[in-house]
Amino acid sequence: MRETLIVAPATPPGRGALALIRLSGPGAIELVAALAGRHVFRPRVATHVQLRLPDGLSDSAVITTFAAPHSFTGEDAAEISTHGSPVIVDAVLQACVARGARVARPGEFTLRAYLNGKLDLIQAEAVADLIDATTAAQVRVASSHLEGALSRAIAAMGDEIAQLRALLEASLDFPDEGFHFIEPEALVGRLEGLSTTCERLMGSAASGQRLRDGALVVIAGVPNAGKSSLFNALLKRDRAIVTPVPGTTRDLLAEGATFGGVPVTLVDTAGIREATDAVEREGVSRAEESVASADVVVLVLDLGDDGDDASSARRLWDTLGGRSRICVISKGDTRTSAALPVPSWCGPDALVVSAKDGAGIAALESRLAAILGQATWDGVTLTRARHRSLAAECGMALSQAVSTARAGGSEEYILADLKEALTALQDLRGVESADDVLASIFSTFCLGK
Ligand SMILES: Nc1nc2c(c(=O)[nH]1)N(C=O)[C@@H](CNc1ccc(C(=O)N[C@@H](CCC(=O)O)C(=O)O)cc1)CN2
Ligand SMILES: Nc1nc2c(ncn2[C@@H]2O[C@H](COP(=O)(O)OP(=O)(O)OP(=O)(O)O)[C@@H](O)[C@H]2O)c(=O)[nH]1
Ligand SMILES: [Mg+2]
Repeated sequence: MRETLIVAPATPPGRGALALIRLSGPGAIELVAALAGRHVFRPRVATHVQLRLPDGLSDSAVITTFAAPHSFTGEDAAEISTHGSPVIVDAVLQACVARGARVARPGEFTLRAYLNGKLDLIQAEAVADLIDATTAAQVRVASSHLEGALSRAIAAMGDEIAQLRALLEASLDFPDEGFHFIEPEALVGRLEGLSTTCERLMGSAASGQRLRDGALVVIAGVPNAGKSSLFNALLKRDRAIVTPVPGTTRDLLAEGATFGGVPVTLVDTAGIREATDAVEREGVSRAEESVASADVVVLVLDLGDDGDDASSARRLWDTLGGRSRICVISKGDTRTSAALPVPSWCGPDALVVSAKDGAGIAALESRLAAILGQATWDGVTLTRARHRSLAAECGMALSQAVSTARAGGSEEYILADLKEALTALQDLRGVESADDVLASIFSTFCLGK
Protein backbone atom coordinates (compact mmCIF):
# COMPACT_ATOMS: atom_id res chain seq x y z
CA MET A 1 0.00 0.00 0.00
CA ARG A 2 2.89 2.31 0.70
CA GLU A 3 4.33 1.76 -2.76
CA THR A 4 1.67 3.82 -4.46
CA LEU A 5 1.96 7.46 -5.38
CA ILE A 6 -0.87 9.52 -3.91
CA VAL A 7 -2.11 13.01 -4.69
CA ALA A 8 -4.65 15.36 -3.09
CA PRO A 9 -5.37 19.04 -2.71
CA ALA A 10 -4.12 20.22 0.70
CA THR A 11 -6.18 23.42 0.57
CA PRO A 12 -9.99 23.43 0.95
CA PRO A 13 -12.27 23.07 -2.08
CA GLY A 14 -13.47 26.25 -3.76
CA ARG A 15 -11.86 29.44 -4.97
CA GLY A 16 -8.81 30.87 -3.22
CA ALA A 17 -5.79 33.05 -3.94
CA LEU A 18 -3.64 29.93 -4.16
CA ALA A 19 -4.19 26.18 -3.96
CA LEU A 20 -1.71 23.56 -2.81
CA ILE A 21 -1.69 20.08 -4.30
CA ARG A 22 0.48 17.50 -2.60
CA LEU A 23 2.01 14.25 -3.84
CA SER A 24 3.72 11.53 -1.84
CA GLY A 25 5.27 8.22 -2.82
CA PRO A 26 7.66 6.86 -5.39
CA GLY A 27 7.81 8.96 -8.55
CA ALA A 28 6.40 12.12 -6.93
CA ILE A 29 9.41 14.20 -7.92
CA GLU A 30 9.60 12.81 -11.46
CA LEU A 31 5.88 13.44 -11.94
CA VAL A 32 6.03 17.14 -11.06
CA ALA A 33 9.18 17.48 -13.12
CA ALA A 34 7.27 16.17 -16.14
CA LEU A 35 4.41 18.66 -15.53
CA ALA A 36 6.91 21.48 -15.23
CA GLY A 37 8.95 20.40 -18.22
CA ARG A 38 12.21 20.43 -16.29
CA HIS A 39 14.24 17.75 -14.60
CA VAL A 40 16.19 19.14 -11.71
CA PHE A 41 14.81 20.57 -8.50
CA ARG A 42 16.82 21.43 -5.45
CA PRO A 43 15.08 19.54 -2.65
CA ARG A 44 13.06 21.75 -0.29
CA VAL A 45 13.55 24.90 -2.41
CA ALA A 46 10.47 26.55 -3.86
CA THR A 47 10.87 26.82 -7.63
CA HIS A 48 8.81 28.91 -10.03
CA VAL A 49 7.65 26.92 -13.06
CA GLN A 50 5.15 27.03 -15.92
CA LEU A 51 2.89 24.01 -15.48
CA ARG A 52 1.60 22.19 -18.54
CA LEU A 53 -1.89 20.88 -17.89
CA PRO A 54 -4.51 18.86 -19.83
CA ASP A 55 -6.87 20.56 -22.33
CA GLY A 56 -4.17 23.03 -23.35
CA LEU A 57 -4.31 24.74 -19.93
CA SER A 58 -1.23 26.00 -18.15
CA ASP A 59 -0.45 27.88 -14.94
CA SER A 60 2.39 29.88 -13.46
CA ALA A 61 3.07 27.85 -10.30
CA VAL A 62 5.59 27.07 -7.55
CA ILE A 63 6.90 23.56 -6.95
CA THR A 64 8.74 22.23 -3.92
CA THR A 65 10.18 18.72 -3.79
CA PHE A 66 11.22 16.68 -0.76
CA ALA A 67 13.47 13.67 -1.22
CA ALA A 68 12.82 10.67 1.07
CA PRO A 69 13.19 10.43 4.00
CA HIS A 70 13.26 14.20 4.55
CA SER A 71 9.56 14.95 4.07
CA PHE A 72 6.41 15.09 6.16
CA THR A 73 5.51 11.52 5.12
CA GLY A 74 9.09 10.22 5.02
CA GLU A 75 8.59 9.36 1.32
CA ASP A 76 9.54 11.25 -1.81
CA ALA A 77 7.06 14.11 -1.90
CA ALA A 78 6.22 17.17 -3.94
CA GLU A 79 3.97 20.19 -3.57
CA ILE A 80 2.45 22.23 -6.37
CA SER A 81 1.24 25.69 -5.45
CA THR A 82 -1.09 27.01 -8.16
CA HIS A 83 -3.49 29.89 -8.66
CA GLY A 84 -6.56 28.96 -6.64
CA SER A 85 -9.17 28.27 -9.29
CA PRO A 86 -10.96 24.94 -8.86
CA VAL A 87 -10.52 24.44 -12.63
CA ILE A 88 -6.74 24.56 -12.24
CA VAL A 89 -6.81 22.25 -9.20
CA ASP A 90 -8.91 19.71 -11.14
CA ALA A 91 -6.59 19.93 -14.12
CA VAL A 92 -3.53 19.30 -11.91
CA LEU A 93 -5.24 16.32 -10.25
CA GLN A 94 -6.21 14.90 -13.65
CA ALA A 95 -2.67 15.32 -14.92
CA CYS A 96 -1.29 13.55 -11.86
CA VAL A 97 -3.78 10.69 -12.14
CA ALA A 98 -3.03 10.37 -15.86
CA ARG A 99 0.62 9.89 -14.89
CA GLY A 100 -0.12 7.11 -12.42
CA ALA A 101 -0.96 8.82 -9.11
CA ARG A 102 -4.01 7.78 -7.10
CA VAL A 103 -6.21 10.28 -5.23
CA ALA A 104 -5.38 9.94 -1.52
CA ARG A 105 -7.86 8.69 1.04
CA PRO A 106 -8.69 10.93 4.04
CA GLY A 107 -5.74 11.02 6.42
CA GLU A 108 -3.50 9.00 4.11
CA PHE A 109 -0.56 11.45 4.15
CA THR A 110 -0.55 11.44 7.96
CA LEU A 111 -1.04 7.65 8.03
CA ARG A 112 2.11 7.32 5.93
CA ALA A 113 4.00 9.69 8.22
CA TYR A 114 2.93 7.41 11.09
CA LEU A 115 3.79 4.16 9.28
CA ASN A 116 7.20 5.59 8.38
CA GLY A 117 7.90 6.49 11.99
CA LYS A 118 7.76 10.29 11.51
CA LEU A 119 4.92 10.60 14.04
CA ASP A 120 3.45 8.35 16.69
CA LEU A 121 -0.31 7.78 16.99
CA ILE A 122 -0.77 10.57 19.53
CA GLN A 123 0.97 13.02 17.22
CA ALA A 124 -1.03 11.81 14.22
CA GLU A 125 -4.26 12.34 16.17
CA ALA A 126 -2.96 15.79 17.08
CA VAL A 127 -2.63 16.68 13.38
CA ALA A 128 -6.38 16.05 12.96
CA ASP A 129 -7.22 17.91 16.17
CA LEU A 130 -5.09 20.88 15.14
CA ILE A 131 -6.92 21.16 11.83
CA ASP A 132 -10.29 20.90 13.61
CA ALA A 133 -9.38 23.38 16.37
CA THR A 134 -11.74 26.34 16.68
CA THR A 135 -10.29 27.95 19.82
CA ALA A 136 -6.79 28.99 20.86
CA ALA A 137 -6.90 26.59 23.82
CA GLN A 138 -7.58 23.69 21.45
CA VAL A 139 -4.68 24.79 19.24
CA ARG A 140 -2.38 24.98 22.27
CA VAL A 141 -3.06 21.41 23.38
CA ALA A 142 -3.01 19.92 19.86
CA SER A 143 0.29 21.72 19.04
CA SER A 144 1.89 20.50 22.21
CA HIS A 145 0.80 16.94 21.41
CA LEU A 146 2.08 17.29 17.83
CA GLU A 147 5.37 18.59 19.16
CA GLY A 148 5.59 15.44 21.30
CA ALA A 149 4.93 16.55 24.89
CA LEU A 150 2.44 13.79 25.69
CA SER A 151 4.43 11.18 23.77
CA ARG A 152 7.56 12.02 25.79
CA ALA A 153 5.69 11.78 29.08
CA ILE A 154 4.38 8.34 28.12
CA ALA A 155 7.78 7.24 26.84
CA ALA A 156 9.34 8.27 30.19
CA MET A 157 6.84 6.09 32.06
CA GLY A 158 7.63 3.23 29.67
CA ASP A 159 11.37 3.63 30.34
CA GLU A 160 10.82 3.49 34.09
CA ILE A 161 8.73 0.32 33.70
CA ALA A 162 11.40 -1.23 31.49
CA GLN A 163 14.08 -0.50 34.13
CA LEU A 164 12.01 -2.04 36.90
CA ARG A 165 11.36 -5.12 34.79
CA ALA A 166 15.06 -5.53 34.12
CA LEU A 167 15.84 -5.33 37.86
CA LEU A 168 13.09 -7.81 38.74
CA GLU A 169 14.14 -10.25 36.03
CA ALA A 170 17.73 -10.08 37.20
CA SER A 171 16.55 -10.94 40.72
CA LEU A 172 14.60 -13.90 39.35
CA ASP A 173 17.72 -15.14 37.58
CA PHE A 174 19.53 -15.58 40.90
CA PRO A 175 16.87 -17.21 43.08
CA ASP A 176 19.18 -19.28 45.24
CA GLU A 177 21.32 -16.45 46.47
CA GLY A 178 18.11 -14.70 47.60
CA PHE A 179 19.77 -11.62 46.21
CA HIS A 180 17.59 -8.69 45.15
CA PHE A 181 18.72 -6.18 42.59
CA ILE A 182 16.14 -3.81 44.02
CA GLU A 183 15.18 -3.55 47.69
CA PRO A 184 11.48 -4.23 48.40
CA GLU A 185 10.91 -0.70 49.80
CA ALA A 186 12.56 0.90 46.78
CA LEU A 187 10.41 -1.24 44.48
CA VAL A 188 7.20 -0.23 46.25
CA GLY A 189 8.25 3.44 46.10
CA ARG A 190 8.99 3.38 42.39
CA LEU A 191 5.78 1.49 41.57
CA GLU A 192 3.81 4.01 43.61
CA GLY A 193 5.51 6.81 41.73
CA LEU A 194 4.45 5.29 38.41
CA SER A 195 0.94 4.71 39.67
CA THR A 196 0.61 8.33 40.84
CA THR A 197 1.89 9.63 37.52
CA CYS A 198 -0.68 7.51 35.70
CA GLU A 199 -3.48 8.72 37.96
CA ARG A 200 -2.51 12.35 37.39
CA LEU A 201 -2.52 11.72 33.68
CA MET A 202 -6.01 10.21 33.91
CA GLY A 203 -7.09 13.16 36.02
CA SER A 204 -6.57 15.40 32.98
CA ALA A 205 -8.82 13.29 30.76
CA ALA A 206 -12.25 14.71 31.61
CA SER A 207 -11.31 18.33 30.95
CA GLY A 208 -9.10 17.33 28.01
CA GLN A 209 -11.98 15.54 26.33
CA ARG A 210 -14.29 18.50 27.00
CA LEU A 211 -11.72 20.78 25.41
CA ARG A 212 -11.52 18.60 22.30
CA ASP A 213 -15.18 17.60 21.96
CA GLY A 214 -16.95 20.58 23.53
CA ALA A 215 -19.12 20.81 26.64
CA LEU A 216 -22.85 21.12 27.31
CA VAL A 217 -23.90 24.01 29.58
CA VAL A 218 -27.61 24.10 30.41
CA ILE A 219 -29.48 27.05 31.89
CA ALA A 220 -32.35 25.84 34.07
CA GLY A 221 -34.79 27.16 36.64
CA VAL A 222 -38.44 27.79 37.31
CA PRO A 223 -40.59 29.79 34.85
CA ASN A 224 -39.85 33.50 34.56
CA ALA A 225 -36.59 33.24 36.54
CA GLY A 226 -34.71 35.11 33.79
CA LYS A 227 -33.14 32.13 32.00
CA SER A 228 -33.68 33.34 28.46
CA SER A 229 -32.44 36.82 29.39
CA LEU A 230 -29.28 35.26 30.81
CA PHE A 231 -28.92 33.06 27.71
CA ASN A 232 -29.06 36.20 25.53
CA ALA A 233 -26.63 38.07 27.81
CA LEU A 234 -24.08 35.22 27.61
CA LEU A 235 -24.46 35.02 23.82
CA LYS A 236 -24.34 38.83 23.59
CA ARG A 237 -27.26 38.84 21.20
CA ASP A 238 -31.00 38.80 21.30
CA ARG A 239 -31.49 35.11 20.50
CA ALA A 240 -34.33 33.91 22.74
CA ILE A 241 -37.80 35.41 23.20
CA VAL A 242 -38.12 37.16 26.57
CA THR A 243 -41.51 38.21 27.96
CA PRO A 244 -42.97 38.77 31.43
CA VAL A 245 -45.23 35.74 30.86
CA PRO A 246 -44.08 32.66 32.81
CA GLY A 247 -43.74 29.71 30.40
CA THR A 248 -42.45 31.75 27.46
CA THR A 249 -39.72 29.31 26.44
CA ARG A 250 -41.14 25.95 25.38
CA ASP A 251 -38.49 24.21 23.34
CA LEU A 252 -34.76 23.85 23.93
CA LEU A 253 -32.66 26.59 22.35
CA ALA A 254 -29.04 25.65 21.68
CA GLU A 255 -26.26 27.97 20.51
CA GLY A 256 -22.48 27.77 20.32
CA ALA A 257 -20.29 29.77 22.71
CA THR A 258 -16.77 29.57 24.14
CA PHE A 259 -15.78 29.73 27.80
CA GLY A 260 -12.13 29.48 28.81
CA GLY A 261 -11.26 28.29 25.31
CA VAL A 262 -13.65 25.35 25.61
CA PRO A 263 -16.27 25.19 22.85
CA VAL A 264 -19.65 25.02 24.50
CA THR A 265 -23.21 24.29 23.44
CA LEU A 266 -25.25 26.65 25.59
CA VAL A 267 -28.86 25.57 26.09
CA ASP A 268 -31.85 27.62 27.26
CA THR A 269 -34.73 25.54 28.62
CA ALA A 270 -38.39 25.79 29.55
CA GLY A 271 -39.06 26.74 33.16
CA ILE A 272 -39.49 23.59 35.22
CA ARG A 273 -42.89 23.28 36.98
CA GLU A 274 -46.01 21.06 37.07
CA ALA A 275 -47.19 21.89 33.58
CA THR A 276 -50.89 21.97 32.76
CA ASP A 277 -50.87 21.88 28.98
CA ALA A 278 -49.32 19.25 26.75
CA VAL A 279 -46.92 21.62 24.97
CA GLU A 280 -45.44 22.93 28.17
CA ARG A 281 -45.25 19.42 29.64
CA GLU A 282 -43.16 18.31 26.68
CA GLY A 283 -40.97 21.41 27.12
CA VAL A 284 -40.43 20.63 30.80
CA SER A 285 -39.52 17.03 30.09
CA ARG A 286 -36.99 18.14 27.46
CA ALA A 287 -35.56 20.63 29.95
CA GLU A 288 -35.14 17.85 32.50
CA GLU A 289 -33.42 15.56 29.98
CA SER A 290 -31.10 18.36 28.99
CA VAL A 291 -30.20 19.03 32.63
CA ALA A 292 -29.49 15.32 33.08
CA SER A 293 -26.91 15.27 30.28
CA ALA A 294 -25.27 18.65 31.03
CA ASP A 295 -21.60 19.04 31.95
CA VAL A 296 -22.51 22.17 33.91
CA VAL A 297 -25.96 23.37 35.01
CA VAL A 298 -26.58 27.05 35.61
CA LEU A 299 -29.55 27.30 37.96
CA VAL A 300 -31.27 30.67 37.66
CA LEU A 301 -33.16 31.91 40.71
CA ASP A 302 -35.28 35.07 40.90
CA LEU A 303 -35.32 36.27 44.48
CA GLY A 304 -37.12 39.49 43.70
CA ASP A 305 -40.48 37.74 43.99
CA ASP A 306 -42.41 36.16 46.80
CA GLY A 307 -40.15 33.24 47.55
CA ASP A 308 -42.34 30.36 46.31
CA ASP A 309 -39.93 30.39 43.52
CA ALA A 310 -37.06 29.57 45.82
CA SER A 311 -38.56 26.38 47.21
CA SER A 312 -39.03 24.76 43.80
CA ALA A 313 -35.65 26.06 42.66
CA ARG A 314 -34.16 24.48 45.75
CA ARG A 315 -35.60 21.07 44.85
CA LEU A 316 -34.01 21.40 41.44
CA TRP A 317 -30.69 22.47 42.99
CA ASP A 318 -30.73 19.47 45.31
CA THR A 319 -31.19 17.07 42.40
CA LEU A 320 -27.91 18.44 41.01
CA GLY A 321 -25.85 17.43 44.04
CA GLY A 322 -22.48 16.05 42.99
CA ARG A 323 -22.73 17.67 39.56
CA SER A 324 -21.02 20.82 38.30
CA ARG A 325 -23.60 23.49 39.09
CA ILE A 326 -23.66 27.25 39.48
CA CYS A 327 -26.39 29.12 41.34
CA VAL A 328 -27.20 32.45 39.71
CA ILE A 329 -29.46 35.02 41.37
CA SER A 330 -31.07 36.93 38.50
CA LYS A 331 -32.39 40.46 38.08
CA GLY A 332 -29.70 41.92 40.36
CA ASP A 333 -30.71 45.41 39.26
CA THR A 334 -34.13 45.02 40.93
CA ARG A 335 -32.83 43.68 44.20
CA THR A 336 -33.21 46.23 46.98
CA SER A 337 -32.32 45.76 50.61
CA ALA A 338 -35.90 44.47 51.03
CA ALA A 339 -35.22 41.63 48.61
CA LEU A 340 -34.79 38.18 50.01
CA PRO A 341 -31.25 37.39 51.11
CA VAL A 342 -29.40 34.75 49.13
CA PRO A 343 -30.49 31.48 50.79
CA SER A 344 -27.76 29.41 52.36
CA TRP A 345 -28.55 26.31 50.25
CA CYS A 346 -27.14 28.14 47.21
CA GLY A 347 -23.75 27.96 48.91
CA PRO A 348 -21.33 30.83 49.37
CA ASP A 349 -20.57 30.91 45.65
CA ALA A 350 -23.94 32.08 44.31
CA LEU A 351 -23.51 34.85 41.77
CA VAL A 352 -25.82 37.84 41.55
CA VAL A 353 -26.23 38.93 37.93
CA SER A 354 -28.33 41.31 35.91
CA ALA A 355 -29.12 40.55 32.29
CA LYS A 356 -30.44 44.10 32.08
CA ASP A 357 -27.31 46.05 33.01
CA GLY A 358 -24.76 43.25 32.52
CA ALA A 359 -23.59 43.16 36.14
CA GLY A 360 -22.11 39.79 37.12
CA ILE A 361 -22.11 38.36 33.59
CA ALA A 362 -18.30 38.51 33.33
CA ALA A 363 -18.02 36.81 36.73
CA LEU A 364 -20.33 34.02 35.51
CA GLU A 365 -18.22 33.63 32.37
CA SER A 366 -15.07 33.29 34.51
CA ARG A 367 -16.79 30.73 36.73
CA LEU A 368 -17.76 28.66 33.68
CA ALA A 369 -14.22 28.97 32.33
CA ALA A 370 -12.79 27.80 35.66
CA ILE A 371 -15.08 24.76 35.80
CA LEU A 372 -14.54 23.77 32.16
CA GLY A 373 -10.87 24.79 31.95
CA GLN A 374 -8.11 22.31 31.55
CA ALA A 375 -6.61 20.28 34.32
CA THR A 376 -3.22 19.66 32.78
CA TRP A 377 -0.56 17.43 34.16
CA ASP A 378 2.84 18.99 33.51
CA GLY A 379 1.29 20.64 30.47
CA VAL A 380 0.08 17.27 29.18
CA THR A 381 -3.58 16.40 28.74
CA LEU A 382 -5.40 13.30 27.57
CA THR A 383 -7.98 14.35 25.01
CA ARG A 384 -9.65 11.24 23.64
CA ALA A 385 -11.65 8.28 24.90
CA ARG A 386 -8.93 6.09 23.40
CA HIS A 387 -6.31 7.76 25.62
CA ARG A 388 -8.49 7.52 28.68
CA SER A 389 -9.23 3.81 28.37
CA LEU A 390 -5.60 2.85 27.72
CA ALA A 391 -4.40 5.05 30.60
CA ALA A 392 -7.01 3.32 32.79
CA GLU A 393 -5.67 -0.12 31.76
CA CYS A 394 -2.17 1.01 32.60
CA GLY A 395 -3.35 2.45 35.93
CA MET A 396 -5.13 -0.78 36.90
CA ALA A 397 -2.08 -2.91 36.14
CA LEU A 398 0.15 -0.53 38.10
CA SER A 399 -2.05 -0.47 41.19
CA GLN A 400 -2.15 -4.25 41.05
CA ALA A 401 1.65 -4.25 40.96
CA VAL A 402 1.75 -1.84 43.91
CA SER A 403 -0.47 -4.09 46.07
CA THR A 404 1.50 -7.22 45.19
CA ALA A 405 4.80 -5.47 45.98
CA ARG A 406 3.42 -4.09 49.26
CA ALA A 407 2.31 -7.60 50.29
CA GLY A 408 5.77 -8.92 49.43
CA GLY A 409 4.32 -10.98 46.57
CA SER A 410 6.32 -12.79 43.94
CA GLU A 411 8.39 -10.92 41.37
CA GLU A 412 6.73 -12.96 38.66
CA TYR A 413 3.31 -11.45 39.39
CA ILE A 414 4.74 -7.95 39.47
CA LEU A 415 6.50 -8.58 36.17
CA ALA A 416 3.23 -9.68 34.58
CA ASP A 417 1.46 -6.51 35.76
CA LEU A 418 4.31 -4.35 34.51
CA LYS A 419 4.14 -6.03 31.14
CA GLU A 420 0.43 -5.24 30.95
CA ALA A 421 1.04 -1.60 31.94
CA LEU A 422 3.77 -1.27 29.33
CA THR A 423 1.57 -2.75 26.60
CA ALA A 424 -1.15 -0.17 27.36
CA LEU A 425 1.42 2.65 27.12
CA GLN A 426 2.75 1.29 23.84
CA ASP A 427 -0.79 1.06 22.45
CA LEU A 428 -1.31 4.69 23.46
CA ARG A 429 1.59 5.71 21.23
CA GLY A 430 0.57 3.13 18.62
CA VAL A 431 3.87 1.30 18.70
CA GLU A 432 2.18 -1.70 17.10
CA SER A 433 -1.37 -0.77 16.28
CA ALA A 434 -3.89 -3.08 14.71
CA ASP A 435 -5.28 -2.12 11.32
CA ASP A 436 -8.80 -1.53 12.65
CA VAL A 437 -7.52 0.95 15.27
CA LEU A 438 -5.65 2.80 12.55
CA ALA A 439 -8.62 2.75 10.19
CA SER A 440 -10.94 4.22 12.81
CA ILE A 441 -8.50 7.02 13.64
CA PHE A 442 -7.41 8.02 10.15
CA SER A 443 -10.84 7.80 8.52
CA THR A 444 -11.90 10.88 10.53
CA PHE A 445 -9.28 13.09 8.85
CA CYS A 446 -10.17 15.58 6.17
CA LEU A 447 -9.08 14.92 2.59
CA GLY A 448 -5.52 15.86 1.76
CA LYS A 449 -4.16 15.43 5.27
N1 LIG B 1 3.91 23.56 2.52
C1 LIG B 1 3.68 22.82 3.60
N2 LIG B 1 3.35 23.41 4.75
C2 LIG B 1 3.09 22.64 5.86
C3 LIG B 1 3.16 21.24 5.81
C4 LIG B 1 3.50 20.64 4.55
O1 LIG B 1 3.56 19.40 4.42
N3 LIG B 1 3.76 21.46 3.49
N4 LIG B 1 2.90 20.50 6.96
C5 LIG B 1 2.46 19.19 6.94
O2 LIG B 1 1.81 18.69 7.84
C6 LIG B 1 2.99 21.16 8.26
C7 LIG B 1 4.44 21.27 8.63
N5 LIG B 1 4.95 19.98 8.91
C8 LIG B 1 6.05 19.44 8.31
C9 LIG B 1 6.68 18.41 8.96
C10 LIG B 1 7.82 17.89 8.44
C11 LIG B 1 8.34 18.37 7.25
C12 LIG B 1 9.61 17.84 6.72
O3 LIG B 1 10.03 18.16 5.62
N6 LIG B 1 10.31 17.05 7.51
C13 LIG B 1 11.59 16.48 7.16
C14 LIG B 1 12.69 17.50 7.38
C15 LIG B 1 12.87 17.87 8.81
C16 LIG B 1 13.26 19.33 8.99
O4 LIG B 1 14.15 19.82 8.30
O5 LIG B 1 12.63 19.96 9.86
C17 LIG B 1 11.86 15.24 7.98
O6 LIG B 1 11.10 14.99 8.92
O7 LIG B 1 12.80 14.55 7.64
C18 LIG B 1 7.69 19.38 6.58
C19 LIG B 1 6.53 19.92 7.11
C20 LIG B 1 2.33 22.51 8.16
N7 LIG B 1 2.78 23.26 7.00
N1 LIG C 1 -35.05 44.08 35.61
C1 LIG C 1 -34.70 42.91 35.11
N2 LIG C 1 -35.61 42.11 34.56
C2 LIG C 1 -35.24 40.93 34.07
C3 LIG C 1 -33.89 40.51 34.11
N3 LIG C 1 -33.81 39.27 33.56
C4 LIG C 1 -35.05 38.96 33.16
N4 LIG C 1 -35.91 39.94 33.47
C5 LIG C 1 -37.35 39.98 33.20
O1 LIG C 1 -37.95 38.81 33.73
C6 LIG C 1 -38.99 38.35 32.87
C7 LIG C 1 -38.74 36.90 32.50
O2 LIG C 1 -37.53 36.84 31.79
P1 LIG C 1 -37.15 35.61 30.87
O3 LIG C 1 -35.73 35.77 30.51
O4 LIG C 1 -38.11 35.45 29.76
O5 LIG C 1 -37.33 34.44 31.90
P2 LIG C 1 -37.31 32.87 31.65
O6 LIG C 1 -36.74 32.24 32.85
O7 LIG C 1 -36.69 32.56 30.35
O8 LIG C 1 -38.83 32.53 31.59
P3 LIG C 1 -39.57 31.26 30.93
O9 LIG C 1 -39.02 31.04 29.57
O10 LIG C 1 -40.98 31.68 30.90
O11 LIG C 1 -39.36 30.11 31.86
C8 LIG C 1 -38.99 39.29 31.68
O12 LIG C 1 -39.97 40.26 31.84
C9 LIG C 1 -37.62 39.92 31.72
O13 LIG C 1 -37.56 41.20 31.14
C10 LIG C 1 -32.94 41.39 34.72
O14 LIG C 1 -31.74 41.09 34.82
N5 LIG C 1 -33.40 42.55 35.20
MG1 LIG D 1 -37.30 31.60 28.72
